[in-house]
Amino acid sequence: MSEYILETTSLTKKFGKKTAVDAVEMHVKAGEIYGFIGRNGAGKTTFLKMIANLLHKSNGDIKLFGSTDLTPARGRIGVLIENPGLYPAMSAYDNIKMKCILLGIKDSDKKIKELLELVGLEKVAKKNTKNFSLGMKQRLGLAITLVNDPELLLLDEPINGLDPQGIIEIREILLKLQKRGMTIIISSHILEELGKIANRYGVIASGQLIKELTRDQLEELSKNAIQIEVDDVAESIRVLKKLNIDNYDHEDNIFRIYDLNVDRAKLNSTLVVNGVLVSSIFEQSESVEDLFVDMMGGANYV
Ligand SMILES: Nc1ncnc2c1ncn2[C@@H]1O[C@H](COP(=O)(O)OP(=O)(O)OP(=O)(O)O)[C@@H](O)[C@H]1O
Repeated sequence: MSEYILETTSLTKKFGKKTAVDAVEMHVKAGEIYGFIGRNGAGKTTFLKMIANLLHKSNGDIKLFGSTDLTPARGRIGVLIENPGLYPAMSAYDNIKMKCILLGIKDSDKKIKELLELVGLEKVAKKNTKNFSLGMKQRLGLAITLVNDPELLLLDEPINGLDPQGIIEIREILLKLQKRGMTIIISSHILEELGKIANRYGVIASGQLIKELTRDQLEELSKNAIQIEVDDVAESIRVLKKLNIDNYDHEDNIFRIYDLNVDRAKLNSTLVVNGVLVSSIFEQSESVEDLFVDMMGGANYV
C-alpha cells in the first residue's frame, strides 16, 4: 500500500485557457498537518476542490488512502472550503444536528456535545449562530465537518480574517485532532501561523507546486550558515575536506556551511588557490517567513 494518504500525479485544472492548477504532485502522509502555502490566486482552492470532487479535474490522477477508487475514499474525508454554510437562525447545536440528520446519524446528542466541547462552543450551544463572531462560525464549521469522523480533513484558509485569538483557537483544535490521528491539509497565505503547526509544507505559485519540504528541512534551511557560490562543485568539495569542514550541504553550486567559526578568509583563499572561482561568500540567516516568500517567487511576485 502507498505510504501516502493523498497522492496526486500531474493534477491539472484548466478554466478555458487559464491553467489554475498545473501538473501538481502532492504527497501527504498519515497523521501529518500539511501546510499548503500560496498567495491569493495561486490555485489552492481549485486544487482542494478537485480532491473533494467539487470540481472536475482536467488532467492527472488522484489517489486517496492508496486507492484510485475515489467514491468510497471521499467518504473518509471532511471538507471545509470557503464559508461554513451555517443556518443563521438556528443554534450551534441544531446546525450540527442538521448535518447528522443529512448523514442519517441517529442518537447524535452525545456526538454533538462532544464536538461542541472540542471546538469550545459548548457554552453557546443553544445560541443562534447569526450573532457569532467569525472565529466562532469557523469553529462551528469545523465541528460540522467532523460529524462523519473523517480521517483526512481539507481546510481552505480556515484562519482567513480571524483575529490572533481566533487563530490560536483554531490552531489548538487542529493540534488536538492531529493527536487523535487525523491527517489535515490546511491552505493559507499566512505563513507564520502554518509554520507553527505543520509537519510538511507544499508551496504553490501560479498553479505549480514549487516545493514540498518537511519541517526539519525547513528548519535546516533557515539555520544560520556561511553561504558560498562557486564555479567548481567537485573541487570545492575536495577543498572543504582538506580544511576538515564537514558540516555543510550544497544545492548545485551554492554551498551552505553550518559551522560559523570557519575562517572565511582562509576558506576563500584556499578555494581560489585550488582554482575555484568564488563569486560570493557571506553569512546567511533567513527567517522561515523569508524562505517562503522566496519560494513563492519573491516579495514582488503577483
Ligand atoms: N471558476 C473559475 N473560472 C475561471 N477561473 C477561475 C475559476 N476559479 C478559479 N479561477 C482562477 O484560477 C486561479 C486559482 O484560483 P484559486 O481560487 O484556486 O486560488 P487560491 O490559491 O485558492 O487563492 P484564493 O485564496 O484567493 O482563493 C485564479 O487565477 C482564479 O482567478
